Amino acid sequence: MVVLCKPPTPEQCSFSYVKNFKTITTFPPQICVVDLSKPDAKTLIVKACEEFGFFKVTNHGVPMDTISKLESQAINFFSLPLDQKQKAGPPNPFGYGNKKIGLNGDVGWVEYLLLTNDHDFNSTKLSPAFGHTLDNFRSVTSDYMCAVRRMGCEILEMMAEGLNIEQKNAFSKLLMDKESDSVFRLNHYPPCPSELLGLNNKKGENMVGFGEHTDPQIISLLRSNNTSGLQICLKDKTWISVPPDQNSFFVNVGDSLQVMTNGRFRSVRHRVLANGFKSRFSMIYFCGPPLSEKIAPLPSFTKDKESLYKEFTWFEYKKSAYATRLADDRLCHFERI
Ligand SMILES: C=C1C[C@]23C[C@@]1(O)CC[C@H]2[C@@]12CC[C@H](O)[C@@](C)(C(=O)O1)[C@H]2[C@@H]3C(=O)O
Ligand SMILES: O=C(O)CCC(=O)C(=O)O
Ligand SMILES: [Fe+2]
Repeated sequence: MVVLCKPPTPEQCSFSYVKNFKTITTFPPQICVVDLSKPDAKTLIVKACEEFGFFKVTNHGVPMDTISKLESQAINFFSLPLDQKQKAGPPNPFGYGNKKIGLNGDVGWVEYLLLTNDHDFNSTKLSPAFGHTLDNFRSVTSDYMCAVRRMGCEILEMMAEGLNIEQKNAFSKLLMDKESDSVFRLNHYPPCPSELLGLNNKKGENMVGFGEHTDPQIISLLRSNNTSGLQICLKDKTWISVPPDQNSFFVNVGDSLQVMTNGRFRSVRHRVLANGFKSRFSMIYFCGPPLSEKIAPLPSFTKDKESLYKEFTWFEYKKSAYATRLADDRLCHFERI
């Protein structure tokens, strides 16, 4: 197939690139795989959250049909002409976004749709883009979110059990709460024109799809198609590529869980590199607590170790996080000195 590409515009030139010499791809991959149906799942989850803040989940219980229906809706949406998609934007934070991520100057080789709650579907923003398919989109999104939230609760309960926390629902209750401030994101990373990728490969650099960051919430539940790009940062600061697996979910520990476990679990730094050939589609459910929820280390984590963090509400953290750039350390403002 011949790909015709235009010269980069000034806007494209301001994309970020990363040096990839520090990236290692190990075989077999170092990623922890947790089969949720196995009795050792709790122990493995705890180990993975301590070491990586990241793991892959199989036997997750989210029906493949539910996933495929949403994926086709996403593909249809992202295939629309740009001006039609832009009617669903700008992301404030709900809505369609293209290249610009957040409000503070981050740019990536990505377009996305952010959904914050059910009311988003009643807004006049989505109907010009989705037209008569909006009801179907709402219904497949809602089925997907329900199934993924259920899996999220199961994982959070296993975490609490694995950590020997008395209250099995210590984490999951935040997600079950009807006020839970969760966010849902559909990302599309189009194939990056060879002109942009090639230029930089010579220098051993890669175009960034979604810049490095940690997720602010409790956990994030990520599913993608079979296109690579996702990388995680290890404790020793090396980056490893996560082999894609469209039949599994990936779980990221977010900043809030790092705080609730008083630093025992680490929120994982991750990023997505652009791909020269294939589109990457990902759907991520960010499990957030209610806005008024006080976030602080749970008592069982402060028996033998002083609290590393000041108490804050999720509203306070979110407000502060949204004023930062993607790569910033957002937790440092809440550390006890
Ligand atoms: C640059 C930003 C985008 C982001 C808000 C922020 O100011 C810093 C955190 C970013 C992040 C990362 C995880 C999720 O994708 C996200 C929706 C979130 O909750 O925090 C994004 C925010 C965004 O894209 O609006
Ligand atoms: O698209 C992906 O695979 C990851 C994106 C991500 O980390 C995010 O949206 O926060
Ligand atoms: Fe993320």
